[in-house]
Amino acid sequence: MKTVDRHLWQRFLAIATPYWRHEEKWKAWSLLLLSILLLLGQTRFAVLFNEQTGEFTSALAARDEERFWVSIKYCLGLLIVAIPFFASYYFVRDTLALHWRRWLTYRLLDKYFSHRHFYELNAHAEIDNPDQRIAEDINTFTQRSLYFLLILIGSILQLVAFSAVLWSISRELVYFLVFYAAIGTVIIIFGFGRRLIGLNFQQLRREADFRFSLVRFRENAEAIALYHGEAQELQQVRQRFTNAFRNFKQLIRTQLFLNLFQYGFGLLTIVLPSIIIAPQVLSGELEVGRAVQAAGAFAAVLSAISVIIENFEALSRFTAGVDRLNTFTQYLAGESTSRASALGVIESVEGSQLWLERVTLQTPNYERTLIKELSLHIKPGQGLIIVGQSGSGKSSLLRALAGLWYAGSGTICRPLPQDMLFLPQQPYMLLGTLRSQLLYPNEDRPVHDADLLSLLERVNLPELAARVGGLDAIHDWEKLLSIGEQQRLAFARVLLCKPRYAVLDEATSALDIANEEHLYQQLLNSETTLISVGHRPGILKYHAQVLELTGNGEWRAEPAATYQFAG
Ligand SMILES: Nc1ncnc2c1ncn2[C@@H]1O[C@H](COP(=O)(O)OP(=O)(O)OP(=O)(O)O)[C@@H](O)[C@H]1O
Repeated sequence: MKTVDRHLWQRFLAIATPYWRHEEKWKAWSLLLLSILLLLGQTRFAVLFNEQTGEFTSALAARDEERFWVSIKYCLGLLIVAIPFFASYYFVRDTLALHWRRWLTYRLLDKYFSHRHFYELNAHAEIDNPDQRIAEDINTFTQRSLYFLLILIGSILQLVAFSAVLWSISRELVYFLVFYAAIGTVIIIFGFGRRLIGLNFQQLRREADFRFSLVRFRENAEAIALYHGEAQELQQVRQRFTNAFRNFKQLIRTQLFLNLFQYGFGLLTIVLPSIIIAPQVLSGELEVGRAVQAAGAFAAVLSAISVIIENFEALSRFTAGVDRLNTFTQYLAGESTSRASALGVIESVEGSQLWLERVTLQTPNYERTLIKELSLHIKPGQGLIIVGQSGSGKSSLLRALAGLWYAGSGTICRPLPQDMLFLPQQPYMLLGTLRSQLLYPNEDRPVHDADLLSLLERVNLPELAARVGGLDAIHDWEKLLSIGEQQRLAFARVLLCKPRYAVLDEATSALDIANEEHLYQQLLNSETTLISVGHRPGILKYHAQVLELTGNGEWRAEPAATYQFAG
């Protein structure tokens, strides 16, 4: 975990600056400028109010009724003009934060969904809960960045405006103030800084882990209910909550000390300016109202120069969020692929046919070699079936063919992605209509309803459309359809897509033999070449070659006609 250090500022800038240089920059800068102008207005009003507070107090002290009412009327007039300035400031600031959030969210989403980052991220344990980073951390980042930037600008304005007032009343107060705030800031940064940022970083992570455990529980509700596993699940969810709870306890304990300091520091200022200025008032050198004005100005200048002290808690939470976002954006920018390229990758070339040349495949963490020096050519019409014991690397080889796994050496030549379609063992059902299930992943392709209905018949689902309410019906398909029905639906995608190569990873495992053979027969009649992983001898005849993996990296290739299934 990174904490506060001299690179923090660089990490912050790396995330923050692109928005201010990109296509939306004019809008962004205009809103920022408007926010600053409104702040300027606010400061001006605050000085005028402070002046009038002194004025009507002096009028009261002098029992001068007319002077009092003139001042009060002036105050009321000021109020009417000032209110819109104060209120619209928040509107403008939050509008800017919202636009910034949208821009940053789209940018990260684009990167997260491209180059299969969403898939590879799973292997990086240090980048936990990307969903939280996109949904929440960006929001906090944009809101808080603006918040801190503007309170900093506001503080500077306040400092300039009220220092002048204070200087004109008492120079001793100004000297004392600078000394007092400097001591306070040093104590806060060095006394609480590291610890609070570390605790906040952990808190974000533990909250996300807790939420994720609940989401997982909901997603796997049926399996858990069948296992009666709720007691164990509950224990896990509670454990994650306990982790968040414990960390939070430490956090609020540290905050207690921080608050003790902050309040001591702040409350002392109620009496300090009066003590310093009292001799001048008592000697008649200053009016009573000027003392009240000085106290107000003192408070304003103090809050301006102790802005870090006052906002330290929020600042430490913000810093923790910057670190989380930074590791994520760095990963998405591709900085983490250096390890893979240093340890060797399988080269990938594009061609019309699929072949492998001396491919050695390792697990993504380079800990195990699954296949050694595999050379194979899968010519059109010459399908391949991959067999071997469980865990021997069959699915891993398919992942390598898809380019998902590339740890190792050698070369794989593969056609363009649109010419290959992969069907995993657990079919993927997207959120949407029955039509979109069939067309996935090319939803925009125009296909007549009649063709889609006949496709359903070909995969032995003739009643499905009528049963679910038509092609445009929307359901939670994973729950509504049996696994076997989902597998048939996924097969329909292959028939519709007509890819050059279809890669099937036990894609018919939930089907009876008759249905399985029927589906394979359909594919055989198309132009598609099959690469299958399967355990049933019945599908051997739909392939020309067999690749047997033995589990220790060795392999054996043989014509299907002569191959004997073990067992
Ligand atoms: N992400 C991963 N990181 C490291 N090792 C992995 C990963 N995924 C799988 N493995 C390991 O790689 C080996 C091969 O897994 P693979 O899924 O390819 O086996 P398989 O032959 O398809 O098995 P099955 O027939 O049971 O589906 C297994 O020992 C597995 O534990």
